Amino acid sequence: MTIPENHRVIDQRIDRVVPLTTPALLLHELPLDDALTAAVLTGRRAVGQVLDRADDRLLVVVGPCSVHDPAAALDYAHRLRAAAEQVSEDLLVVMRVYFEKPRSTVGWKGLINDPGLDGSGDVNTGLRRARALLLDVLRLGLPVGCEFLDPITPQYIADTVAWGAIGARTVESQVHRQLASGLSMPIGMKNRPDGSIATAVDAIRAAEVPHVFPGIDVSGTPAIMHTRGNADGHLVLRGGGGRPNYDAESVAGALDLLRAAGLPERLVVDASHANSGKDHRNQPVVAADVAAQIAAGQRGIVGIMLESFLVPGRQDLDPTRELTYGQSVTDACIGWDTTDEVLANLAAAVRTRRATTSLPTPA
Ligand SMILES: O=C[C@H](O)[C@H](O)COP(=O)(O)O
Ligand SMILES: C=C(OP(=O)(O)O)C(=O)O
Repeated sequence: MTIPENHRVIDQRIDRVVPLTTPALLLHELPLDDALTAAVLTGRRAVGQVLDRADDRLLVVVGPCSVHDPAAALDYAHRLRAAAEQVSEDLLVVMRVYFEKPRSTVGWKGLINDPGLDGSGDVNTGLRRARALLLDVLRLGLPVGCEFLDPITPQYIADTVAWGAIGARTVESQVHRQLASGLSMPIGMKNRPDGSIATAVDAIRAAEVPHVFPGIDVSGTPAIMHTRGNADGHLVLRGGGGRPNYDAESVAGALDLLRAAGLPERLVVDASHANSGKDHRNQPVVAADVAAQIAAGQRGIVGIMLESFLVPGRQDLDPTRELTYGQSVTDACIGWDTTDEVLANLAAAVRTRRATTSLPTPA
């Protein structure tokens, strides 16, 4: 048989092409009903008010580094919901429900990419499980936060999300900055893995303005997206270049950079990643330092991120043994008891700040 000429030049390194469900079909199967729509809008508004300091609470984005077992994540969500209610006067708790993992080299890329945890790459099942869990978490009354990594997946899940992140590895990417400019929720821009904060500041500025780029619409049809720009971009300090950047001096330096760029002086501190040296036992140390800065009156810190799960630490994905229930398969997380303590300490710090300082005019 003769091979058509163009088969020698296209898809030479594509092994297999599998049809992908459309966003519209998934949204039809797992709809965001009126009550959940209202919950997402309330969550986004609440996050926006904390960022603008119209609300003096602290945003706390807390949850597993990645979801690999939706049942364990939902179990965690039940506990978090109860804890969030207890501190709701002082903390706005958003659950980290992360499905897309950007890897430094290679590794498991998250539940959407590989729900079987075995490299089989059943993205259709991954999207369905991810969306089902997002709806379950929303039903419990918790707002949801996640990282947007793939430029196609937001059409499948973004309607459920109150806070989003562009990660350290993609913050310099035009594709992700354009995407952020069109996303409907506030977006945190992380500093680069080498510690560059200026790159994240550039990302906030880039995402603030309208862009035009190729994407897909909700029907899955290729479309030219004309965005309006995202005014709710903000900096996330996650440490980098082998050094943390959560201390008072680093925070002041980052706020100076934001001011110099004409941006609101507000940031979120990620207590994990390079700020913890990826050792979960350091996260409470980071959180205590952040709490002390807040108690001393630092209003530039509007939020904190914690990587937390039911069981402390992490485990390797190992097909030869059963996984420990409720323990991370990516970065090490603090366990539930420590999470509870950290939340109580942060809430106390916010109360101290409230009692000793008055709100500035929102930036
Ligand atoms: O948050 C998770 C990890 O820090 C991120 O995905 C990078 O992980 P890696 O350096 O192990 O690939
Ligand atoms: C990958 C993450 O963080 P970073 O982009 O800061 O490495 C994350 O929060 O899961």
